[in-house]
Amino acid sequence: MTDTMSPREDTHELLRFATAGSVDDGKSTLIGRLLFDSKALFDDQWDAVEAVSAGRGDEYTDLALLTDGLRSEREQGITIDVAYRYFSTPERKFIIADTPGHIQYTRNMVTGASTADLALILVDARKGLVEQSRRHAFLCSLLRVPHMVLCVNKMDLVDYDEAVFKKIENEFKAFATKLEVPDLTVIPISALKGDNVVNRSENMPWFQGTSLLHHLEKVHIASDRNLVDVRFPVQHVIRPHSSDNHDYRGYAGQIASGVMKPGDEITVLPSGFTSRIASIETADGPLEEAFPPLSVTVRLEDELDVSRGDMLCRPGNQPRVSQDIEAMVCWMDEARPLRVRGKYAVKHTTSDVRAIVKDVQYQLDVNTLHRDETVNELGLNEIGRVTLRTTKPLLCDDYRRNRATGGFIIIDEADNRTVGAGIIV
Ligand SMILES: Nc1nc2c(ncn2[C@@H]2O[C@H](COP(=O)(O)OP(=O)(O)OP(=O)(O)O)[C@@H](O)[C@H]2O)c(=O)[nH]1
Repeated sequence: MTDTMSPREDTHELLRFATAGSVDDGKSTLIGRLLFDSKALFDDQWDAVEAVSAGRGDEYTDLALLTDGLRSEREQGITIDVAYRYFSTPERKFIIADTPGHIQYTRNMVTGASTADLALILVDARKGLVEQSRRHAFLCSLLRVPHMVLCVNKMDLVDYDEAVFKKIENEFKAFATKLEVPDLTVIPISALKGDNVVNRSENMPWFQGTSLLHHLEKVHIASDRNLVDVRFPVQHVIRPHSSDNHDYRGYAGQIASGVMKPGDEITVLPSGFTSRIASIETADGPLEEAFPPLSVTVRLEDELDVSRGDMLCRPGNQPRVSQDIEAMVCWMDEARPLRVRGKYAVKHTTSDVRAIVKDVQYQLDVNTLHRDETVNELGLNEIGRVTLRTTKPLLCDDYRRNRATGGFIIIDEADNRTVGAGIIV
C-alpha cells in the first residue's frame, strides 16, 4: 500500500495552521506545549529550556522559551516575517506559521494565514475578546482559511470556570456568524499547565470536546482544495540547453488548483493557444495525475510560446482575464496610506504587474462590520474595498472560488516592501 500511495494522500497528511492573538495571550507557550507534549522536541532543547527556567526561579518550566528564542532572532531580520515550525505525530505532519501578536504584525498574520488550512486564534480567558481577536478572525474569514479554532487560554487563572468560557464562546460565535467562518471549534485550554492541549483536562470535566491536538489531527481538510478548476501559473520555462535534448521544453510551477493528467487538452492564457499535456514530471519521476499543491514540470505536445506569468487551464474552464480589479484590501504600511491614484507593483500568482488605485469605495470597521463610504484612503491595518487598474491583464478568479488565483499582494516600488494584501471579489 505504501509503495503505491498517491501524492494526493500524501499531501493530505499535512496540516498547515497559523496562530493569531494579541500580545501575551500565550501563543509561544502553546506552541511549546504542543511540541513538548507531543514529544516532538529534542532532549537537548528541553534541557536548555529547563535550565534557563530554573535559573530564573520560574514555578513552571517556561515553554515560551522554546519559540521566543527563535523569534528574537527573527525580529532583528527585516525579511522574514513569519517563523515556520514543523512537527509531526503518527497521525499527521504539521507546519505552524507562528506570527507575533503585536498590532503592527497584522501583515505577518496575513502572510501566515493566506496558505493555512486552519487558523488558531488565542484569547486570554481573563480578558475575553479584544479588538485584535475580532480583527484576526475577520482577516481569517476574508482569507478564507477553511477551519478556525478559538482557544480560550489561561483557564487556570479563572479557576477553570465554565461560565467564563461559555461567555467568551457565545460572544465569539455571535461575531463569527456575521463573518463567513465555515468551521469553528472553541476549546478551553491552559497552555502553561497543559490542559486540553495534547491531553484532555481533568480540571474541566464540563467540556465535552476533544483536546486541541486531537482536533488538529482529525480535522478533515481533503475536501478544502479546489480540484475542479485547472490553474497552473507558469513560474519558469525550462529551455533546451544541450544539443541532445533540443526538443525538450517544460513549464515549471506549482499547481494552484485542479487535477492535471497527461493527454488532457490545455489552453494557454493569455495567448489562447491549445495543446495537450505530453507529460507531468517531478524530481521523483513522471506522474499519472497531479493536483495542488504539487510543484511539477509540465510538457506539452506542441511547441508553444509560453512565458512566466502565463497560465495553463482547461479550454472550457478559464479564469477571468482582466485589468480592472475589484478587491478587498488590507493595508499594512505604517509609513503611508493607500491613496486614490497611488501607483504600486502587484504580485499575482507568478506575474508581476503595475497598478493604479482608481477608487476606494469604502472602509470596513472590523468590530461592527460597518462600511464607511466617505473615505478615500486606507491607513495601517485598515481594510476596504478598492478598485485597481493594472498595466497588464491578470488571469484571476474570485478568491472565494480559488485562493491562489484570487489573492495578490501590493508592493511599494520605492523600497520593495509589501504594503498590502488583496483578495479579488
Ligand atoms: N497562568 C497561565 N499563564 C500563561 C498561560 N499561557 C501563557 N501564559 C503566560 O503568559 C505570558 C505570555 O505568554 P507567551 O506565550 O509569551 O505569549 P505570546 O502570545 O507568545 O506573546 P507574544 O510573543 O508577545 O505575542 C507568559 O508569562 C506565560 O507564562 C496559561 O495557560 N496559564
